[in-house]
Amino acid sequence: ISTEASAMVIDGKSIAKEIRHEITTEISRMKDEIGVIPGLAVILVGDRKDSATYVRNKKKACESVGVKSYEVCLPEDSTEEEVLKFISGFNDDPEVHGILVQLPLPSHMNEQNILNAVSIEKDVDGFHPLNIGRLAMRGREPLFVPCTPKGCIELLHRCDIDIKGKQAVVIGRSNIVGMPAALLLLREDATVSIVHSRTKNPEEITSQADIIISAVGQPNMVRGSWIKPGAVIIDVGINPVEDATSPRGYRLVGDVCYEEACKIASAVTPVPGGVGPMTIAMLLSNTLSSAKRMHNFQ
Ligand SMILES: Nc1nc(=O)c2c([nH]1)NC[C@@H]1CN(c3ccc(C(=O)N[C@@H](CCC(=O)O)C(=O)O)cc3)C=[N+]21
Repeated sequence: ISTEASAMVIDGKSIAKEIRHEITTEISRMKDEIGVIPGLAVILVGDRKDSATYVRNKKKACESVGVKSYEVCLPEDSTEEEVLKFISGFNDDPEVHGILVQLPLPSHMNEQNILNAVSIEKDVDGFHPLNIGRLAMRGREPLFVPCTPKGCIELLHRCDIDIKGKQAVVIGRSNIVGMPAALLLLREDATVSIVHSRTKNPEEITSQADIIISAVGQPNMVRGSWIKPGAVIIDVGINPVEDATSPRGYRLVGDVCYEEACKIASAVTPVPGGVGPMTIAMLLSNTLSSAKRMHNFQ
């Protein structure tokens, strides 16, 4: 019998399933009452294997809740103009309520130009600078919140974990996860620190946190010594590491050393099965809200 404390495992997979169930109900109610079916357009450029997998998962998730998905796959050597042309077509298409351009884009394309072209009313990724700007301002409301950070906060809410007044540390400052995650925690009245690659004493700062959200992409970077006993850990990292015993030849691990975290934290998200499924659930949720907003449906 072990006397070591053991963290609650936050089951993102089952919470995401519950959310998809709620979305399914709402979509069928909308279809029955006003005959509208939410539509999501996904644009994939190039043939990165991980991106293709994510896009396939998104399509499956759309089907499971009744969102109509529109998919465009363009070759790696497409021009920016070609991508912009599809975005403009989807911007004008009344059956499309959400547009997602899968990132990363090929290096010869200007990501900013492309993301700015997505109509803010259809920016279900929440990456448009106007959405991020509103997220950062008190008293303003973005039309959409980026899916991964929104999924992290939703996990905390659905597990009844208080955020208000807590010390939160976000590790990583990317535009798509770290920065918006910090902004969301601030909106939830946490005291927020951001630890990044130039931080002098990351371990010392992180070990004071009641809530840790890690989004850096370094396998097992956050060790047990970085974790305050009883802290809650949301691990956004999805890092492939070689594993000859796994059928694919690799397996996915988070940024946080899971075995060590389980002994010290009070709750921890696994990888896979933690934040990943929530990201897709939030994308569906954003697409539904977009359709509701466009058709004035409560
Ligand atoms: N415009 C854009 N929007 C995104 O939201 C976006 C993107 N680009 N580019 C890539 C990242 C990554 N991402 C994930 C989505 C789902 C899982 C997911 O469902 N993971 C599962 C399974 C992972 C597996 O087994 O392969 C899990 O963690 O349990 C992971 C990662 C969305 N992203």
